Amino acid sequence: MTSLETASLPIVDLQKAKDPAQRLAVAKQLVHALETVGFLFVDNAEGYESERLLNNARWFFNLSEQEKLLVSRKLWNRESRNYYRGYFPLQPGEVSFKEGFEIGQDNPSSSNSESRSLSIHPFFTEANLWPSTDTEGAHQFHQDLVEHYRVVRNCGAEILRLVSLGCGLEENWFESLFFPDSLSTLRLLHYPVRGEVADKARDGNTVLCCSEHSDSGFVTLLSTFNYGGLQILQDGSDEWTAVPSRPQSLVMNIGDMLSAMSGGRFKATRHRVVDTRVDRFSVPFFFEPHYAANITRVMPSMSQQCAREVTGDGASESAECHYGPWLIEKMRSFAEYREILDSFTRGNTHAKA
Ligand SMILES: O=C(O)CCC(=O)C(=O)O
Ligand SMILES: [Fe+2]
Repeated sequence: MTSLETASLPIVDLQKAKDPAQRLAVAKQLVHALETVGFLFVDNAEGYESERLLNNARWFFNLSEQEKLLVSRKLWNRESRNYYRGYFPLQPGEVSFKEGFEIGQDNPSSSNSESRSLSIHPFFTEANLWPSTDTEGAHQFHQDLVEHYRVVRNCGAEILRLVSLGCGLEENWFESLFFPDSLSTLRLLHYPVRGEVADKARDGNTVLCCSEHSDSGFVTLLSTFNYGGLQILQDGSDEWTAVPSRPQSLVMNIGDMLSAMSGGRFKATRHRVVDTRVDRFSVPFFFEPHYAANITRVMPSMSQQCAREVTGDGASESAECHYGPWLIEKMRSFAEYREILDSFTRGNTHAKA
């Protein structure tokens, strides 16, 4: 067995980026990281409190199964009002061995007129579910998560300003895709130590707890705290390398959509999580466009193949494709959503799940 190499990830320092004399150099460093490794560390994200976030993740997953089911999606609790955001339990027998809790923007401002004219899908107007304030610590948990959401959303916006700058574009080139109400998702994850390992979770001597994938969206800002387990497969390589822990930093990578918008110049690097036999927590934030955002925009000076890569062969170069409807179609490819989505299409909003 060959030993696993540690990936050497670039470090982008957002504190330095605030200095006008260094901003362009940081922006270029960021663009270079996206063109090569596709993964990097982001240092000094303003307001980021790693330990507080980890404590919140621990607090949540320590709740009883009963309390967690009260904030779960309808798929796991028929009484729930939510189809899209909320808690999801472990799935024994699957490759991925994790439970999670997802929120979107809390109390979004009113949808912009473009979204209204597209009649936003009910999935995306769901209010977040929060543990009952009768439980000690629940109020603080709610406050802290909303604050972390704000911090990483602002960090994502700053990252995209730097990406634009580093590519020679106006810093606000991406802005209209994300504001006012982005569909961004914050996900708390818990990977417990597993007893029995399903055969399909084995890759040779390695046991996986999150299967190999690339992210689908724009920018992911991930907290891994002091945990190992995350591995990446760099473009053109057939060897997995380990992402070291850097507890005060965010791990950043990009998804297929930003890769496509860059004409393939930026890498949406494949990654997975291996079982390190420890109780593991992580918190990804997926910085996503708003419902009506036209995702067929191609960054100027990039290759023009983007529209077809993102939206499939049906799209013409001039056709617009909006993020929300695109995401719904993508979800339809997952069995857990297909039936629910079909029943919405048939007009039955009381679908059984
Ligand atoms: O848990 C991790 O470190 C990575 C999770 C991940 O890749 C994802 O949720 O997309
Ligand atoms: Fe991922």
